[in-house]
Amino acid sequence: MYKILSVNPGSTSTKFAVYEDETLVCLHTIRHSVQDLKPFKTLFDQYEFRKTLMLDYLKNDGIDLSDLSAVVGRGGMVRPLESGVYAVNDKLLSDLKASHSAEHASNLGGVIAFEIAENIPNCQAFIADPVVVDELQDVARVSGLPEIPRISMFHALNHKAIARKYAAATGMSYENLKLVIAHLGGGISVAAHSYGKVIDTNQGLDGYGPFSPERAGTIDAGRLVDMCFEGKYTQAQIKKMLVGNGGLMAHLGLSDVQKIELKIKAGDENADLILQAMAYNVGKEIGSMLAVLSGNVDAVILTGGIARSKFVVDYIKDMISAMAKVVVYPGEDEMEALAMSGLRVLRGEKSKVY
Ligand SMILES: Nc1ncnc2c1ncn2[C@@H]1O[C@H](COP(=O)(O)OP(=O)(O)O)[C@@H](O)[C@H]1O
Ligand SMILES: CCCC(=O)OP(=O)(O)O
Repeated sequence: MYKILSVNPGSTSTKFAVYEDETLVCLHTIRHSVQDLKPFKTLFDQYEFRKTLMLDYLKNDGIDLSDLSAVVGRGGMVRPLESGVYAVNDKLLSDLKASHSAEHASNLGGVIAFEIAENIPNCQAFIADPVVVDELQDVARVSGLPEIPRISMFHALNHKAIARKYAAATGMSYENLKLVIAHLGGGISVAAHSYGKVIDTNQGLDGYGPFSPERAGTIDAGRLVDMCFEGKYTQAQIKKMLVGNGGLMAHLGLSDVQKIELKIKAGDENADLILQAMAYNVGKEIGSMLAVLSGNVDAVILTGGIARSKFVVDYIKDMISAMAKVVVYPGEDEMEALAMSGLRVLRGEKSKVY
């Protein structure tokens, strides 16, 4: 029997779980308010806070970590790489610590995994399907400015896990399917999956695509440049407008779709318009990914926390159902996906070298 700890640090939460082989032993989501994280200047200043909280919870649960076989962290903004499970080595560790491609809480995942595993005999540290998994087709990389090519930055871990779950449920292999998958969480990524590869995606962190509960998505580049230089905002303030305070948060002061739905039910017309607009932009992005796949897809899959929202799901279905079958997998499978990735390697699959 293998015991595995999954660690998934997000911008507003730290999620972790312990599995014994395929069996879930415990799962926690600790939410971090803006106030909780305010004392920390940089992402890595949060390291001890998040790790200690997690270890305290596990201690309270009576979980013995001394017999862990693996710790698998969600990572991270490292160099673009192919989908798979990577052993945390010095180079990977150094790129995670340097936030090589961008600052994102998932950079903490691989580092926490490494530092827990190194103190336990025979325990290995991995990351799996990090957010920089890059399988883009060449044509999708070209933007209108050679200096700023399009990049692959999306919720690769959940996309791949849900794609495989759908494949298993339909008796197919992921490598034989064409899918459009929309991950609808605090951040939103919509991607075209062609026979096991993600050949195109929006940039779900601070780039192009639909706005999300806390991210601005595509905005008028010229007006953004003007805003950057008019002297009213610092660089950090503008970045915060794009990630953290953008999207639903900017319009409504809330990123919680459940609370926004309550406002709509109470007659708030502005909240109604803004939530429709988010769903509309997701629908448009799905439409463009359908075009990437020549309209010929097995399914469009909606997943993530917002796939629990009837309001959003119904809106997107109205836009898309005439073009493709729409399937809903509410929530995300990241914790299980991390643990099962580690388990596959412990059972003999080769991990990749970063
Ligand atoms: N039952 C629900 N109905 C509507 N929205 C929901 C529901 N459950 C979660 N959500 C929304 O999902 C979003 C969070 O999604 P999640 O995938 O958990 O995000 P992340 O992991 O990126 O923080 C929040 O806006 C939350 O309000
Ligand atoms: C789109 C890159 C990954 C990401 O932003 O993840 P979260 O939405 O979980 O922060």
